[in-house]
Amino acid sequence: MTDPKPLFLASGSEIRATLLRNAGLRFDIARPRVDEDAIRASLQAEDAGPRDIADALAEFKAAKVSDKHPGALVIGCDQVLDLDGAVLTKPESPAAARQQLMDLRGKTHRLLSAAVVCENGRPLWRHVGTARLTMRDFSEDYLDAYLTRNWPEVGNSVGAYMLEAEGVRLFSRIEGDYFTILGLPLIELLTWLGIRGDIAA
Ligand SMILES: Nc1nc2c(ncn2[C@H]2C[C@H](O)[C@@H](COP(=O)(O)OP(=O)(O)OP(=O)(O)O)O2)c(=O)[nH]1
Repeated sequence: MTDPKPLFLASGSEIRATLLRNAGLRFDIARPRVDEDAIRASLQAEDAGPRDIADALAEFKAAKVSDKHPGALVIGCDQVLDLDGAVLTKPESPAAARQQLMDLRGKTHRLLSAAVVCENGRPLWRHVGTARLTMRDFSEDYLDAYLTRNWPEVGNSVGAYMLEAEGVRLFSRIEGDYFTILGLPLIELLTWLGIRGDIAA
């Protein structure tokens, strides 16, 4: 096997780095300087749906970092929460998280996790994983206690929950890939890297 190409994760997401590290991958982290809100707003102005928004943002982040690292493989990611067509983003305060979880309570929402791999600014691979999650009708007392115990950690998560932690208690049903929910279509990414020979398979 020829020397593997350098691998970068163009993300500031702790969970994405943890998932790749736990899978045994060696990579560097380069946070993209991308105005996600502006890009998301312009895409929504063109009636882009949640899937296209996640895919486009993931590509923006990967392309921006890969321009700076010629010859490297750069993974860009983005996750969008779709509640009946509305695109929700990471809550910026406990109050915002409380409101968001009240909006999600008793309903089914989708998480769309996009990953794009770029080399020299050009996309080589892309995947959008989708999961459907149904939240139970939890009490407001539980919700307040949940946020007291889990803020600010859950502020790093688009749905104000960490499925691998207490967030699992918010749900009555989950359909889809666990890693997609955490924020990275990991199995699809590892499969592609393995087929190419960038990682041992
Ligand atoms: N630990 C954990 N994190 C989650 C879960 N669900 C979603 N997330 C995180 C993954 C991502 O870090 C974040 C989704 O927001 P973004 O896709 O905008 O990524 P983020 O801003 O964190 O980083 P990036 O834009 O890639 O630099 O939510 C979960 O169940 N557990």
